[in-house]
Amino acid sequence: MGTEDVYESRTFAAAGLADPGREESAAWLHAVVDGFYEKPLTDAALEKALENNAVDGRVYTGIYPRGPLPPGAPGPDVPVATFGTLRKQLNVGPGRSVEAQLITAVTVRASHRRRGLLRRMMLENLRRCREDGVAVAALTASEGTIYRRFGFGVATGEREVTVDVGERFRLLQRPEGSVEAAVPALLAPISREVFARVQATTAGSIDRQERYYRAAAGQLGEDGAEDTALRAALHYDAEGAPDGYVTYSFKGWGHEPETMEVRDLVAASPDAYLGLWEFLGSLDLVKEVRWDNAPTDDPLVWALEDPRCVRTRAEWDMLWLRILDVEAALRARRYGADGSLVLEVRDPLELAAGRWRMDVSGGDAVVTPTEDQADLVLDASALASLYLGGVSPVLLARAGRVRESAAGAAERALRMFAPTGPVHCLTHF
Ligand SMILES: CC(=O)SCCNC(=O)CCNC(=O)[C@H](O)C(C)(C)COP(=O)(O)OP(=O)(O)OC[C@H]1O[C@@H](n2cnc3c(N)ncnc32)[C@H](O)[C@@H]1OP(=O)(O)O
Repeated sequence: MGTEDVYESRTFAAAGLADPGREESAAWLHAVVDGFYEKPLTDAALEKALENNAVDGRVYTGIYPRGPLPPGAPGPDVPVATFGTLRKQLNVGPGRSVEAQLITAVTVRASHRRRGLLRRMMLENLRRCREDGVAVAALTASEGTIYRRFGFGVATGEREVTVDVGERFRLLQRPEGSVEAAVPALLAPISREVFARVQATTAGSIDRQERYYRAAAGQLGEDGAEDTALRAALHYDAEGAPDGYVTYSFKGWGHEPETMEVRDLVAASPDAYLGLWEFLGSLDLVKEVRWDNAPTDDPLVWALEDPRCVRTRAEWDMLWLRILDVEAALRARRYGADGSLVLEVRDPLELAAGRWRMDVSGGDAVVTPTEDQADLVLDASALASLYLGGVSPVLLARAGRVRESAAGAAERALRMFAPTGPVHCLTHF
């Protein structure tokens, strides 16, 4: 018996606080929290989630049991599986972006797992996106083992770092501009403007959801309360215009060593990035600064007199991409070197499968289906990994993820796909 006979799938727009579908959306959000084993949402947290998700235009899919329920089970209005989506712009290189389907809040109730519900929701959703002309889907993964089978590949990474801000912390050069402590409640418009500049210039960046701006303004503390522990600082360029901000909080006097935790650090220029770090490094009484979303290629390490001040506690995959339309996705970005390449893409889901010829001239690609001999053979997941230039095709070839059919093709791809700037995503969803 297929899952269709046992479960009904419903897809609806996220309802806001005052919208008629509020109860259905609330039940869906409670199911998400349950799927991640978190404590139930308080009324205040639920209200904020309803409000923020409606503003973002999220779409919810819930899977509901058909037929009678056993005694003691959650009611028929509580979904056994959830799958949330929203559409945002994904930067694919300075000045270039594509609309991406962001997939989030994927859960299946513990007692209904491994019956194919994730597969059903994922396949339905990816196929619908392909029909809608969306070229790329994206997600961040709770586990590294789930999504490759659906053609997703790791495109960006991030690091958890601890920075020793004691006496050893000295920058080799003073960055331009200045830093001033800021009032979080006044950050709302500035944080949007600063992020918009980062979004326009950083490959892998995803336009942010509403909750980021509210969090920067101190409106999203634990359980939906005001975030009174939040502090902020702004960086101003040489003309006095804000071009970066950091929000942070103190871990408390009982925590040793004394530590400041960065919540969000968004910098629209290298000076803003280093200037904000210089400020964090200057905080009296603080021994360490921690940040969970540091880039994998971090200029701070190279800007410090002692690079060993920066310790990587963990390094993770961050953004996973899924190419749904090979021609549209490859055409959307610019390339670092001209040349031609024939890619044979294998895809069990048949969304990206085929042989594609890329002819790059002046940085722009013409992409056409072809019968020509392939230069590189790879699966949809590997294609997604090399797409933004954050992962080297030569490295993927060494890992057995890309097969060279023509000698030197991986190096040619490396030159063509090489990014011109950082590849980093500061937006979790
Ligand atoms: C984008 C995000 O939201 S990431 C968050 C993902 N959610 C979580 O981690 C919450 C806790 N986990 C869950 O809710 C569920 O276990 C899910 C959503 C991960 C999987 O849902 P299920 O309905 O059990 O998956 P489904 O039965 O469709 O499995 C599809 C395939 O994935 C595999 N799979 C599913 N979950 C996992 C896992 N955690 N690790 C490895 N493989 C997995 C299955 O074995 C199956 O493999 P197959 O293709 O060889 O048949």
